[in-house]
Amino acid sequence: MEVLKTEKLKSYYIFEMQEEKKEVKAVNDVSISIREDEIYGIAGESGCGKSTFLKTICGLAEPPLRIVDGKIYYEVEGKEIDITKMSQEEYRKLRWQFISYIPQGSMSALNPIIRIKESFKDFVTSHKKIKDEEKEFEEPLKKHLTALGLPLRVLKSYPHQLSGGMRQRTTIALATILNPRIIVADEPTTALDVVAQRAVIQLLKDIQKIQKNTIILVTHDMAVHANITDRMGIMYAGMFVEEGETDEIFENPLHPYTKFLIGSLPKMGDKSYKVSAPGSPPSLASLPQGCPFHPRCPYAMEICKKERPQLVEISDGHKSACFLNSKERVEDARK
Ligand SMILES: Nc1ncnc2c1ncn2[C@@H]1O[C@H](COP(=O)(O)OP(=O)(O)OP(=O)(O)O)[C@@H](O)[C@H]1O
Repeated sequence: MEVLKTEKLKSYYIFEMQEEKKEVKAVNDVSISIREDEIYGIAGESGCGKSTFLKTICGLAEPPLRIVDGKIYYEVEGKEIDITKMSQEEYRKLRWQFISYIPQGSMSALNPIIRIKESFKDFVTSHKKIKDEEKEFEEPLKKHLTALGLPLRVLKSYPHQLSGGMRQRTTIALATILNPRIIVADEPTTALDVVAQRAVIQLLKDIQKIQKNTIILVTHDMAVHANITDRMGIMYAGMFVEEGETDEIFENPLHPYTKFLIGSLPKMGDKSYKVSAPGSPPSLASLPQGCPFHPRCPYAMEICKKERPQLVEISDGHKSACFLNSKERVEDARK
């Protein structure tokens, strides 16, 4: 079952520069569905709109960022609710039970002058009325931390007394204490060493297993996607250019951009030279006509310079936005 869905979503940064109106098309016509009980990954180079997409679906678009078109549906008690039509007050009530956002650099978000337990208390009491502190706060908190393998001593610590990895795991525990249906995490492993990265990934996996919620995970690290996500979407220049089961995307990438992302991953024993996509991504304030990847694509055809390919299903649940990937061509290539 779908838990969140976007339809033709466009969200742009709109501002004036030197008396000229600028539009940065950071999310440009995105229609995707996220399912219950899955880990959905979003990958793509820096600046392709991943964080903006997350902010938009979490109802956090604030000027200069504006939703200029499209819909965002949450599935609440069997009904699809378009949050772009909700008042701020209605949305605020729904949000924390439904979706929890762990922004980039969140490990520095814990209040530095209070102990961790106080941060948990502030967070829980601002979203829930508590009468019996022991039963409704202390006990569930200890249970939550223990289930996630975090030592209870963190509660007595100040943020600066914890390592970066432990701080990040604590932030994730905080963001998930109210058991939201969707957890949205933006680059949660960046700036951590490999051991701490692994612990954070394991924590996300554990939470998903225990709480059975949906996780939407943004990272440019393809190895993390291979390790943890069930399905994934590849973003390029504000668009989703490929989507499918993670195993299928790694085994059989369709879009030339995805092939570059996967091809640049090191493999054990492989000493061959890794080729990354030539050139750099376009400015989202002045996108090229046609497919935004065509200036960097070694297979670009005439049509790619004129028309923008749509994200269409090529094989079971595997979608691509590329004129090379028409169903017939892919089937021929597989023969
Ligand atoms: N406040 C802002 N005003 C104008 N443009 C912005 C603003 N914030 C981001 N952008 C632009 O929007 C585009 C998408 O940025 P976004 O942060 O969503 O990309 P990203 O894929 O998450 O990159 P990263 O991995 O580096 O965070 C970029 O071109 C960025 O420069």
